[in-house]
Amino acid sequence: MIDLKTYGYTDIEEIPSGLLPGRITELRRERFTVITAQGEVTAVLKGSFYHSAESRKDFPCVGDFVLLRRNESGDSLIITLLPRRSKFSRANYSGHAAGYTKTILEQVVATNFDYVFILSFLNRDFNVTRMMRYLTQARQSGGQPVIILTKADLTGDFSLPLAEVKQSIPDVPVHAVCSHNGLGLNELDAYLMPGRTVVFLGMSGVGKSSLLNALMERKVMTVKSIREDDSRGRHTTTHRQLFMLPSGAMVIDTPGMRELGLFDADEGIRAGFSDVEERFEGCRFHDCRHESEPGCAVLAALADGSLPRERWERYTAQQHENKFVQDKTGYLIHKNARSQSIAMQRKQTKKNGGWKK
Ligand SMILES: Nc1nc2c(ncn2[C@@H]2O[C@H](COP(=O)(O)OP(=O)(O)OP(=O)(O)O)[C@@H](O)[C@H]2O)c(=O)[nH]1
Ligand SMILES: [Zn+2]
Repeated sequence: MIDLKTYGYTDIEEIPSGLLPGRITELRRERFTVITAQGEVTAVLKGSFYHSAESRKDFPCVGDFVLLRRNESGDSLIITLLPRRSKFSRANYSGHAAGYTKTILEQVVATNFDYVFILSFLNRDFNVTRMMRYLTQARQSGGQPVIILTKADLTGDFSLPLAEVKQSIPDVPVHAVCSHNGLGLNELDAYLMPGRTVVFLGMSGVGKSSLLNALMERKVMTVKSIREDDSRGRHTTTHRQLFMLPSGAMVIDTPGMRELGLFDADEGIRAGFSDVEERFEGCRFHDCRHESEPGCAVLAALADGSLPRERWERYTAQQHENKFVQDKTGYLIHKNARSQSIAMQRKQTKKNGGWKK
């Protein structure tokens, strides 16, 4: 027997007979993995979820507590979604792709977490505005925000930037950590208590997989350089999305959660490189690519040294990374839209008595 309370479950008043409570640890296509007192089971949704759900936000996702009817010989059936105490969701445009509805649907990507770790890297493009936006998102989610400054080993003396963050955001705890050498990780023990659940929010490359690996004390995610071009190859070690840490706390890491971290990469670059982008106004052609065009203000500034070459290279490297991030987001959204429009068509086909119109 597994005590579901170790998974953060709190007793509900009455469980209808024949039903078993559980927590969703994984979601692949339309099949769920659910941990219950009787062990792990795979489950699908009861048909009425598809017929009566007001919107996609009523669909169970990773982190949800549910009641299911156990099936010893096949997929169990998820009957009820239990109330959520926190959630992250994102707009989902798949309805448009399927031509199914004109409204933008809310898709829930993680639920029932206690803490939102906002990961940020303290390099020169660090910006408090972006952090504030993550904070707003975190507070709206119902989770408690904690700021984690990553890659402490690369920043040298941390005390000044740390003090700056603490001053601008006095009411949120801040911790500096290094996932490679373990520095500062013990400060996180206070949050990583048995039964507690954490989600990570932060831009691509900030070190989410590395932190998860460090906390898992073993490698569960494949960490790759963010310049790596193959997004499909990532995270191939396991598809599990709710991780039980050795401490007894859990981390939810879903693709949807990762997408939330990408929303303002463009803006982040703009804020960090205004000195570079201001020069574009001096170019003769408004669509100048700053490569070999006549009258290019960037090339002139590089030639006379008023724009240091390293600064320019850093900017173009960031732009390149950002494009990669956007492509990856686009890829994920497209992929979701496709699989969901297939699901919707299937549902429509079912409604039409098994015949496609
Ligand atoms: N020096 C140093 N490098 C780190 C640390 N944590 C992560 N990195 C490096 O930063 C890069 C990105 O790390 P990931 O953990 O893959 O970042 P992520 O946030 O999971 O990225 P996405 O999967 O794109 O969302 C890798 O090259 C890591 O090795 C750290 O504490 N110190
Ligand atoms: Zn130019």
